[in-house]
Amino acid sequence: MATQGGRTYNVPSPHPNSETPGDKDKMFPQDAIDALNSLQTPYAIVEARRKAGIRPDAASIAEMHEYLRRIGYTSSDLDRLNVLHVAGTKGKGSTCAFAASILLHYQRAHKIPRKIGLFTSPHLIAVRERIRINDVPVSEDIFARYFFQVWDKLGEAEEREGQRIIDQRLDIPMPTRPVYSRYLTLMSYHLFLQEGIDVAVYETGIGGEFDATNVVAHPLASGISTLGIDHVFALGDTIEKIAWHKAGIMKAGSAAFTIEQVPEAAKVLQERAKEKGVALKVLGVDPRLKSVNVRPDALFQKKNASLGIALAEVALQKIDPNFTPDPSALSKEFVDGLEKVVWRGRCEVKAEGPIIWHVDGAHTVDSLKMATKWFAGECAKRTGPKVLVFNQQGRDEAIHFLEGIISSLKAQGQGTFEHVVFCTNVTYASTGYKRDFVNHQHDPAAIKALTAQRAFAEKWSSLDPTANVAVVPTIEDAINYVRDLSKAPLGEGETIQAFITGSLHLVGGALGILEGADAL
Ligand SMILES: Nc1ncnc2c1ncn2[C@@H]1O[C@H](COP(=O)(O)OP(=O)(O)OP(=O)(O)O)[C@@H](O)[C@H]1O
Ligand SMILES: [Mg+2]
Ligand SMILES: [Mg+2]
Repeated sequence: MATQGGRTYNVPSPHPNSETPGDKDKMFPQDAIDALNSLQTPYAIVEARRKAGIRPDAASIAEMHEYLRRIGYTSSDLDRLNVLHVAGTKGKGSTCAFAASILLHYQRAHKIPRKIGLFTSPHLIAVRERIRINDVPVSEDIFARYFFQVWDKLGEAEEREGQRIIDQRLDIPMPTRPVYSRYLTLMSYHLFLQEGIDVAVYETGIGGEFDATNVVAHPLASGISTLGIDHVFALGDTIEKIAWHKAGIMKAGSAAFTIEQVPEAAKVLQERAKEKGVALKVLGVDPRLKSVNVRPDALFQKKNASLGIALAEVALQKIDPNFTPDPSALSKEFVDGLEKVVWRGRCEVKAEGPIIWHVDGAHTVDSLKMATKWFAGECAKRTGPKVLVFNQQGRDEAIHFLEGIISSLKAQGQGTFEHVVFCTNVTYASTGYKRDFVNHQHDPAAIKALTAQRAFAEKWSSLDPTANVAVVPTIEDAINYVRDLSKAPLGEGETIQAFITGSLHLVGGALGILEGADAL
């Protein structure tokens, strides 16, 4: 048992580093995941904070600096990581993946950079996906080793120094360890520094200004991907307020890039850049992409790729004296990096007998419209009934996502879904969540009662009374529902076009089931 932020919870025993002296190197990977899950803010506290209007602010950054100090580093140590820092509402992960993939292919040809770190969120199949070295998620053992090193350092620091109150407003001591995503960020710094990473590509968690990744004071470059409305509680309810947060990752003395944004967002980014003395460069779609096969072949992805190229170029200019960008053409390493990038759970197509699964983790109004457009394009290649599997847990506004899906499908001349299935993000029918997906942040009663799913179903039926709408408890049930549909006879040459979307948790769980894989 241990306490964290006033809570008592079980750290699965034996906790390798504290309870088995003399056996310090023995790690229990699953214990790390359970201990990490215990750092999730429970639903009741999430709600209490929401009601009290407590959002991430400058104190969150001050706390992060304190945690960093407690594990033995200062912000200037992070300069060694040569960080490329990416914020944005959509396209962050994809942009980071492009930049890291370019660096990886460059490395294969030139042996430089030696080690590329990639920190992204959320995870799709396993939490250790969030921390990669040379494109490979860190192993379970490495994850557990660094996880518990940070765990123990923070525990020891508190024993030595006592608790500190950083957030005066709350008048409660800083928790022994930061919450889930912040803990992973902290741990990534330790892991990357210990592993001697030469370039680290960092995706922000939420926002920018007060995000845990923003203790990096001197990134090589910052990139701001497409801005839109999301996380309104933490960031504000207008595009201007959201842009203000994202602009917080730009740093004086570091390069800064963005792509074309809606005018209100562009204005705020430029104002903030000016305040900081940063020359923010607005990139159009890189003309050198003309002969590059970026997938999906969509404007948004070309914007992400353009940003990724600019970031990778800055990094290579810093670390390889022999590198000079060629403004007229992309080298083979860049083209390979862009074409061979793997970014799972986005616009994936998987054939399974008579079912063609289309999987995309979009979970905002705009990205869902985009993903539906992509799905419609895929449907145009085949005939057969269309089925939607959808969930979005814990966000009331998600009910409005549904209209966008319907209108976007219609706009592409694709009619409507014959079947629509709503499920929770609980992975399995019999055993519940996969360990990497345990989630304490949503209302357990609402999940059990399928409250959100029933509301979605009602809404869908009112928008499209012709659809067969079903509500099922788990992802596995939803997949089996579609598989059962495929047992009914289909027309000549027909397949079922199934579209799984609305949540990365849903999509990650679904991919795990479809591939029969419990690990990466
Ligand atoms: N530039 C973009 N504009 C709009 N939609 C995008 C853009 N880039 C990606 N998307 C859509 O958003 C989904 C998620 O993309 P990605 O993982 O790159 O975004 P992210 O910013 O990391 O999102 P998250 O908030 O989940 O971390 C993709 O599947 C795609 O449908
Ligand atoms: Mg997001
Ligand atoms: Mg992401």
